[in-house]
Amino acid sequence: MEDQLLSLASYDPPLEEIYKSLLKSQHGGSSPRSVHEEIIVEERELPLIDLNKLRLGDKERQECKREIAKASEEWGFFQVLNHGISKNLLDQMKEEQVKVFRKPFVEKVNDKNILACSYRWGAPSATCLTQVSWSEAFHVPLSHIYDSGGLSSLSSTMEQYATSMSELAQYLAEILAENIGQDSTYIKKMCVPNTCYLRMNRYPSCPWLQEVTGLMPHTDSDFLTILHQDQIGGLQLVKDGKWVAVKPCEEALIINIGDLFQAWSNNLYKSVEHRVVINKWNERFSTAYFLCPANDIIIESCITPSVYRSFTFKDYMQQVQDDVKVFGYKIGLSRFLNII
Ligand SMILES: O=C(O)CCC(=O)C(=O)O
Ligand SMILES: [Fe+2]
Repeated sequence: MEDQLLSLASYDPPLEEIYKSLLKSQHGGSSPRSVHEEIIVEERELPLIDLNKLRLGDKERQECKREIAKASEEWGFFQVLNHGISKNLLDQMKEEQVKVFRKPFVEKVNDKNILACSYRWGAPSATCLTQVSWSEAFHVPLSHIYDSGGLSSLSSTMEQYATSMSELAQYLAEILAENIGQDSTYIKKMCVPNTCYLRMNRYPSCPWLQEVTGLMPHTDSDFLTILHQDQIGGLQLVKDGKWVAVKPCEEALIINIGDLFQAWSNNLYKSVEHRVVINKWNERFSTAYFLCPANDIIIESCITPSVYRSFTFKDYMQQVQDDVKVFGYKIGLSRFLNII
């Protein structure tokens, strides 16, 4: 195993060192297979919605809007086809993403340009194996991207990508707001492009572990997320109390509801727990766009009696951070339940 552990590339974060030392301290160096149960997870296709119908007649448009609302209520996740984002731009983004992740680890940590302070990797302070996420990411505020002036191919691609994703996110948010009888531009006013985030994820392969978590189970702390993934697979989500694996669909983007939409819709739309398991032989890439409001925006349910008390986005994120520090995981919306 020693030799295999040294097989990760120099651009990889030191995941194997951390994993190895935690393994030794917790299991006296026993086989890693013994620390992860092998669980068979059913593969399901997410609801697949063709956004082309929004451009057709009134009947098709209304039907498509209903499908979006229904999937947000029942799954909290769905896929969209004909979303208006060109394959060329998606491919270009992937290419740029591969290039930045191929940089040496120290360069990624110390980037002084558009990616400054945005690098994360899966285990810098893990104290037990279950806290290790076998992945690395750049979590970039869109304000950085727009301030960088598109000078490099990375920044101009990220800018185009973010702009296209913003439009799609706003459009879907409008449909979901309208469905609950709210002003369709409300979320647009709260979430200007500058307050949103782009996250580039990479999950290295790992042939010597049976089941490693690429990204710990979590819900997203935003209004909604648009995910572009490659064809490797690994995303899983909770449906009817069970983990299900999402079958990748090449032309589709994945949309998921975040905590803020769940709170604002008073639990109508569901922010569903999801995670990523890694592939034994292939690294995996994904890019997530997070539709977020400004820090001081108050999130208050538009339906009464409200399940949650009102809070600012800043309070919410602070609570998430505090909980992660104290408990090692995010507690999320249940922290803000209205106690009647
Ligand atoms: O890579 C994925 O499939 C999911 C990523 C994700 O959940 C996130 O970045 O919040
Ligand atoms: Fe997520």
